Amino acid sequence: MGERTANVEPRPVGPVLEELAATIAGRWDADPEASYTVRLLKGPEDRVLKKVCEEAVEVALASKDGDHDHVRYEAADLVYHLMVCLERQGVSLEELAGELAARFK
Ligand SMILES: N=c1c2ncn([C@@H]3O[C@H](COP(=O)(O)OP(=O)(O)OP(=O)(O)O)[C@@H](O)[C@H]3O)c2ncn1[C@@H]1O[C@H](COP(=O)(O)O)[C@@H](O)[C@H]1O
Repeated sequence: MGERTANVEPRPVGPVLEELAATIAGRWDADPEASYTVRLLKGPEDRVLKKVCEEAVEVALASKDGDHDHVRYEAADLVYHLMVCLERQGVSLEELAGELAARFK
């Protein structure tokens, strides 16, 4: 997603993830010429599943290199593609949060 930068401004997590989830969910009727997201939503599911796997590997490789900014960049790619996958599967962020919260000890 654009250029990798050395610094990004930290932001509150919840509102950013909620805005991204709403943006992704709002892309179902978008023009496929204009939106990568709608192509992932409506294309073969394997395309987005492959991206999730690829981006997870890229997070792992960047982590092995100890490259902080690269880890952040690839993790953002992974979270975005995972969220497109969740949208396709009908798993909401609230449901995911419930799953995580249920594991709190
Ligand atoms: N967060 C993202 C986002 N993150 C990654 N990507 C795209 O995912 C693709 C990643 O593919 P690659 O890994 O091959 O590309 P790369 O990151 O250049 O390369 P690597 O370094 O990872 O190898 C690129 O086309 C990115 O543009 C994203 N595309 C969209 N979004 C969000 O989704 C919204 C809707 O976007 P549209 O798809 O334009 O509707 C946007 O406003 C953004 O908020």
